[in-house]
Amino acid sequence: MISKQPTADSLSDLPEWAAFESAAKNSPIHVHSLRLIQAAGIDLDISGQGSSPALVEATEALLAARQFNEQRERMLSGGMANATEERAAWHTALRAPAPIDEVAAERQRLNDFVRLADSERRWRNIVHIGIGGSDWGVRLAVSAFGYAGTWRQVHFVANIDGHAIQGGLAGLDPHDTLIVLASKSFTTAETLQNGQRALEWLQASGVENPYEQVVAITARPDVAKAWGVPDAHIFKLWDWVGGRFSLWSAVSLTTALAVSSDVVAGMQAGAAAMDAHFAQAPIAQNAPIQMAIAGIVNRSVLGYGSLNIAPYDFRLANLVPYIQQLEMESLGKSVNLAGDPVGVPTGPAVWGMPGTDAQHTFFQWLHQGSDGAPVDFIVCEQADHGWPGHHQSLLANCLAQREALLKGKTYEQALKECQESGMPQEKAQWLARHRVHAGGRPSNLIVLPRLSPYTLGALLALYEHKVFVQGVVWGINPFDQWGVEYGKVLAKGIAAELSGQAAIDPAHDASTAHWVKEFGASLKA
Ligand SMILES: O=P(O)(O)OC[C@H]1O[C@](O)(CO)[C@@H](O)[C@@H]1O
Repeated sequence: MISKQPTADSLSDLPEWAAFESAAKNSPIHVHSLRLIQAAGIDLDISGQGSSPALVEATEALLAARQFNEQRERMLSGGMANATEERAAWHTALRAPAPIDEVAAERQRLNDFVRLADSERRWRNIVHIGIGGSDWGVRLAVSAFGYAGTWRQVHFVANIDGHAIQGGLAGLDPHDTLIVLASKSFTTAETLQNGQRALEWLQASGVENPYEQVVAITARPDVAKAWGVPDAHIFKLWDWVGGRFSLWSAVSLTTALAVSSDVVAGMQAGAAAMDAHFAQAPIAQNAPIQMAIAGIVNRSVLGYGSLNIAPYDFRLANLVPYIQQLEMESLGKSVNLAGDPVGVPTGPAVWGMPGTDAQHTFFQWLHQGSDGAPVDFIVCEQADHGWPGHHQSLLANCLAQREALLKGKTYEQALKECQESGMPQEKAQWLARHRVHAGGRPSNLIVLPRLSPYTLGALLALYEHKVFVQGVVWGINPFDQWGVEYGKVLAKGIAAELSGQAAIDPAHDASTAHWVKEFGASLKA
């Protein structure tokens, strides 16, 4: 284990940052050269990002100044990568081909549970209750591989809004329903309240032993047990697994029940292959590093405030919120490890939608809006349906949108188009100005040969490691989330005020105080 703490200097104070910034400003996108990186079966095309020999050199110097190798080694070997919470961030251990004993034992227990349930054809319905990292990854895997239906019906319930659990339980046969409670902390209000409703639903429907129909996945088995979950139904994860990385733990029980343990194993294998690539590939050929560096150039040097995720694959719709949590919960921070301002803009807002829907929703803004945003296009070379024409159109749209963003359209081109359509010269000159497209908007193209558990696992690990590299360069801890914790504490206080258990805090701002009174009264009415 490496104990030395990383450098605490603000990024903007480093001479290596000044050199990087200047190189990045002078690194155009070269539309005539192809820059391709292969990693764990995935092609990453970074031709749509600026490049230059000076930027390559400055990147190496910057990573060295940030003790990148040491920090990567610390994270991958289970050292204390999460300093503000004093723990490791060792999600890579969960997908290691030869895992440590306790991980292997828990995997075995999970597989046995699934095998038994499958052989008995039990649990036709699964209600997966969890939120954030205890939800998005599983939703993504189930929708990616169960998009055409599964013999088990899976309902996801995350939101504390009572309509969510109401909808999640509606129409299910309580005698053949398994409730999966996924919560690392087993203190999350959403999950505990929804879990309680599910338990009451089982009790009210007269099932013989409601607790036998509940499974918990948590780092606090003691709390789950006190809640009533039987020992044999508690699967463990560890303190050293961050919530947003817990997809790789027993949280994937629902994935295994819905789309098979093979999917879980395949995803783990793909992620492990990306881990090996990240650990070994040289900087210039290292996919997560190159994606991270392009992201830092776009955010901290070129000033793009957001990053658009455009999966050209209907099955990957849930990739957008998954990456949103991963990037924004990890990098939505402004101080470095020493507690000082980073000095440059950090993590962008992440948003998106699958193409081609996205083209009819917000791509106009990406093409001609005043701000624009870098785009990650993600597409599979082969489809798994039987209509090649659909796939041809999907691929064409993906490439066309990207090329338009990259190359743009000059006034001269637009004018020629207008003239050729036969309109009067004056109108052509006017309309051409509306048709100009600046181009030069950065993008990545990530190509999966096809959507398999292996390639999806590799894709998720690619983003995880990219986020880690950005945390290292910006000097921030990507593994904590103190802002979210603050909101949770305030919500607890306000809930007590609304119920009348606590007096209204005079320190509230006027608006909050008004609405606490108003809502408190209407809740009592
Ligand atoms: O798994 P838990 O402990 O219920 O937490 C759920 C989620 O809440 C957060 O703490 C904050 O959103 C996430 O990091 C986590 O994935």
